[in-house]
Amino acid sequence: MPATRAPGTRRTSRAAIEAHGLSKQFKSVRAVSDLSFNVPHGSITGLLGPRGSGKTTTLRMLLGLVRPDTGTSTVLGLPFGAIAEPARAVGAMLGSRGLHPNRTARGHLRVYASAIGVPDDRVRQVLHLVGLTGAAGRKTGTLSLGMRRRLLLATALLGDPQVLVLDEPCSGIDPEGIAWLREFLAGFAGAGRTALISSHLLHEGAQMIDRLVVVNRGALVHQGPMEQFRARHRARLVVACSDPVRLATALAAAGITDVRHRADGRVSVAGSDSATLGRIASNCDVTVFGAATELVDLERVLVAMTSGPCTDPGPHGVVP
Ligand SMILES: Nc1ncnc2c1ncn2[C@@H]1O[C@H](COP(=O)(O)OP(=O)(O)OP(=O)(O)O)[C@@H](O)[C@H]1O
Repeated sequence: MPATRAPGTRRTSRAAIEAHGLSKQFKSVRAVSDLSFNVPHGSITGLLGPRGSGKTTTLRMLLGLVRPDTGTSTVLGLPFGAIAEPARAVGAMLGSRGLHPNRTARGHLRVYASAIGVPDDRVRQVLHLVGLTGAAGRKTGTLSLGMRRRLLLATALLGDPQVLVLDEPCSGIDPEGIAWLREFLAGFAGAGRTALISSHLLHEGAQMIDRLVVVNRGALVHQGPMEQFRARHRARLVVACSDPVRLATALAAAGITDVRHRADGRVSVAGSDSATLGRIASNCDVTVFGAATELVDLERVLVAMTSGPCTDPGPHGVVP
């Protein structure tokens, strides 16, 4: 899957997808509110948020299926409607419908291949890409939900697109299916292509992305690389010792600066293991009475970010 420029698009240094100030109101419901974010080339970006937080509406606006009240967006440098051959630029999977139950998997793909003008041989290729070669002759009504999702993914891949947009691809599939999708997306992005996936399953979604855009009630809560998010919310050592201030000074001198003094007199330290901490404490004559690792549950952090006011919570998922 080499990354070549899709016909009718501009390969710019800008992100593969850019949204600026998107808003959409449905009668009394403000589905999306002044939402701006970007999806860098080669990334697997997750649009994460609870049910009803405006993810589908956002994806539909990016794909020209819903007209925003305000704001603009581009895909591969152009508004979606201006892309000359959209199926070659963007493959989309929105929802799990769109399969005729009496049509075979192969038959379904042939219909779509013909609609976008790609040769029949591409049908064989995409069936192989999603691991459905053995099920090509089966009627779609007999396929499991996971297999139907893969068939829809194969449909999105028919045009050999540079960008994939998948709405809730983790929903209703088993852990094996999620592991498969994670591998697939890693390969897709590894070839320089870009994926934007939405998920209300924060844990499952977060497993397969390298960048996250978190929304709550239609508004942006956080965006950035997963690595940075994990680092910010990494595990900490909680230490009881004879002299917390002296220990903090010694840790800082050793380059370990993320140290917090807790109300109970203990210090909480990120970026160190207990052996290193013990050595530093011993070198500065501080006695360590006990140290415990405090693991951070990223899902809890994400839930906290999206369950209240639109605020990025502190490192332990506590909204200030
Ligand atoms: N066509 C529509 N007409 C009226 N209200 C709509 C329409 N589409 C979406 N909404 C409302 O807008 C809000 C955001 O919906 P949206 O489907 O974008 O959220 P979501 O984050 O994708 O949720 P889910 O995970 O449940 O799909 C919801 O309150 C929804 O009921």
